[in-house]
Amino acid sequence: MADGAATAAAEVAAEQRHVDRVYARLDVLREETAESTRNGFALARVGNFGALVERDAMVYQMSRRLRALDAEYDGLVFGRLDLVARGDADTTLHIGRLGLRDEQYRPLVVDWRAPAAGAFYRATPTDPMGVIRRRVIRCVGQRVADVQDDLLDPGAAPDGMAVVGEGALLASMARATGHRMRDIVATIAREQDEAVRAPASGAVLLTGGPGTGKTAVALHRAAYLLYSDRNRYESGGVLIVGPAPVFMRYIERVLPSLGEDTVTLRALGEVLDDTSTDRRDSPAVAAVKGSLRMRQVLRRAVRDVPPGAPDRLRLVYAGLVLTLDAKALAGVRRAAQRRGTPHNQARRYARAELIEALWQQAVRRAANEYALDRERFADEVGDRSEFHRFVAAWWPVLAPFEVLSWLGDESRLRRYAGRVLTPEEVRLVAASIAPPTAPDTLFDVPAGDGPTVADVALADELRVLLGPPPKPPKPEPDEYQIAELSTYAERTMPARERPERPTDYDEYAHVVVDEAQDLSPMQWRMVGRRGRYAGWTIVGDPAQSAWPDPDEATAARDEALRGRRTRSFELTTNYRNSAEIFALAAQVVRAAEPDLPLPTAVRHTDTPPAVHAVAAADLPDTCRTALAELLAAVPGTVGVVAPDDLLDAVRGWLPADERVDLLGPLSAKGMEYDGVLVVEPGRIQATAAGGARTLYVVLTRATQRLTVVGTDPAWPGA
Ligand SMILES: Nc1ncnc2c1ncn2[C@@H]1O[C@H](COP(=O)(O)OP(=O)(O)OP(=O)(O)O)[C@@H](O)[C@H]1O
Repeated sequence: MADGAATAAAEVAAEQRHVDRVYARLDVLREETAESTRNGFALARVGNFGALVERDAMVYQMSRRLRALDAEYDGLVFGRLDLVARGDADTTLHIGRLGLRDEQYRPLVVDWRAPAAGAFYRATPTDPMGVIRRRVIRCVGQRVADVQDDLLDPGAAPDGMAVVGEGALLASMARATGHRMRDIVATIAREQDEAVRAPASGAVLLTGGPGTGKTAVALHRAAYLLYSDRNRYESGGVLIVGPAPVFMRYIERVLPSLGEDTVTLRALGEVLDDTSTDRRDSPAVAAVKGSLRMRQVLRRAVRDVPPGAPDRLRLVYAGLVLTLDAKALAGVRRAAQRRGTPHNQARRYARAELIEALWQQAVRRAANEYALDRERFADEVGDRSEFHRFVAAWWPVLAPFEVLSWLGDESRLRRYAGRVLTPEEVRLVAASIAPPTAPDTLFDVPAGDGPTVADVALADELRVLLGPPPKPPKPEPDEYQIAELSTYAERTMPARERPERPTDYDEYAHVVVDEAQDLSPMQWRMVGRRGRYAGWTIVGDPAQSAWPDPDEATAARDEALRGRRTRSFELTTNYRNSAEIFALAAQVVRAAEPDLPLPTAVRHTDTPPAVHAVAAADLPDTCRTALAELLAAVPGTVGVVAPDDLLDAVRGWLPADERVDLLGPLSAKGMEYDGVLVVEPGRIQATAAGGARTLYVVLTRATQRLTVVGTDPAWPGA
């Protein structure tokens, strides 16, 4: 092309005309939708109940649509396909975040998730799928900033077809990120697209090194599934589980921008309802708490006598003194447990067994002196308030965190552990749990620092072993009153409300697990309970695993999948890091694990990472200067990662800045920043769970600049 710039400008102008039409149409549709909503409200004036229900359904649908149209669609249109002519089908399609049609019902924009958009992601020069030219259109707000073309089928190109720029993918990768992960709908690569659009049933296992787009693909897959079968996924729900709250906050903004907001996002410390924690145990304690051996420990705990329970029952019946001592009570407890009913539902069996034991004693004592009636005995004893009080104290309703707190008592834990845990493990785990205190309510968590992330999976296991607390009896209907729906709002309530999910909801239609390599076996059991009827998307990188026994975790994962068919995908290109940054990370992990397969970073920046070794006394100053340099060098966010035991000190060294996040090594998982400052890498490797692998994760968080500051002059070694 004689004048490339002029061609590009002409193509940009042509796309701008289309984009203008799209936004004009969007305005019309928005107004029409708002009008329909007003009509919906007008329906209510008809006054009968059916009209109200219809009104609510209509208003609900319309407000959803309006919300979709109102969302700030930065770059609503991002692609275009020029296709080989086929019958009278359109030869040009524009691809975007939302599907829109013009007044004649011709497509103005095709939703990226629709089948017709598939070729945008999958076509290659060797398999063009009818695509002659694929164009990526980059918009800033409603303005077309530039276009980038791939000519996939030169033989089919009409004369004069312009081809602008090259490497749309690399161009998009080089741009800076904000605090929120960029969504990548415009540049999803073929290997990623296959995973995004894989069939919904069974399980997709997606692996790949750092920055290969696993999280992005998982989120796009959730958006794709919701689009493909909205009814199923909206009613069942999609659960996305990730590592830490800071990571979940980071991605929770992405789904709405993909056009979806009906997904439940939970960090691992939040999977159990009413619980939210980010506290971590030391690696040694987390390893014990996460292992399947804890199942046995918890089963024994649930069967044990609760702390403070009475060890003797004594009552007088018809002049007979009846006594059950600790040994007899233990026998009664075992008999009540033999049915296998969860503890909180088994109190009636405990009552029955107590009465039976007392009855046997009464019969023996009475001998032949006088006759006793079994039924009367049971009624009379069972009605006594002292008996009620005893049962309530001896077989109390138990809450998961209450039973967990028993493990803070070392002698108890030793009994439960038997041979399952070593004495050292017992000591470690007991020391990590605040000992029992009397809870005020059923779901009170123990005092002290509160539960850790690993405790949440244990509490979930206990929740199942204990069963739900018995329901309070329903109030008797009032004979003199009928329930009256008086206000208008009350009458329309049933139509408006989407039913609340119960706290033990486990019928998600799809479960996505991110950073799956870090789930402990007990965490797999917790997540598995919520996906019994679900399709699964599991993404992770075995090389980033901090879990000491990967085989046990894989077995637990397979159990969670319950024999579902799995499809595996592997991503091999690192889109996040420049080749220079990734080379340093690769060097560190290769030294520890020479055989690990690593992805390829394709983007070169000519800015190698800066590595400073300084005396301990100079560490604060050097960190301050390095941070200031990073903030000046990149437009977006900077992550500072330091060993956990240094975090408080580092916080004191650095000025507060809203562009800066300070985090420990494990919290860095899944995060992404324009610039990253790593403090004391050697200490991170020596102290964090996962060692070299965790340091590898930390060193792969930056898109543009990486600075490493430490006191070991030999780091990173040869
Ligand atoms: N096809 C693509 N085009 C442009 N950018 C992409 C593409 N795929 C991924 N990216 C970008 O690469 C970065 C890394 O993606 P993501 O965080 O999903 O990787 P990951 O595999 O989950 O990484 P990690 O395992 O290190 O957490 C993100 O900024 C994402 O937007």
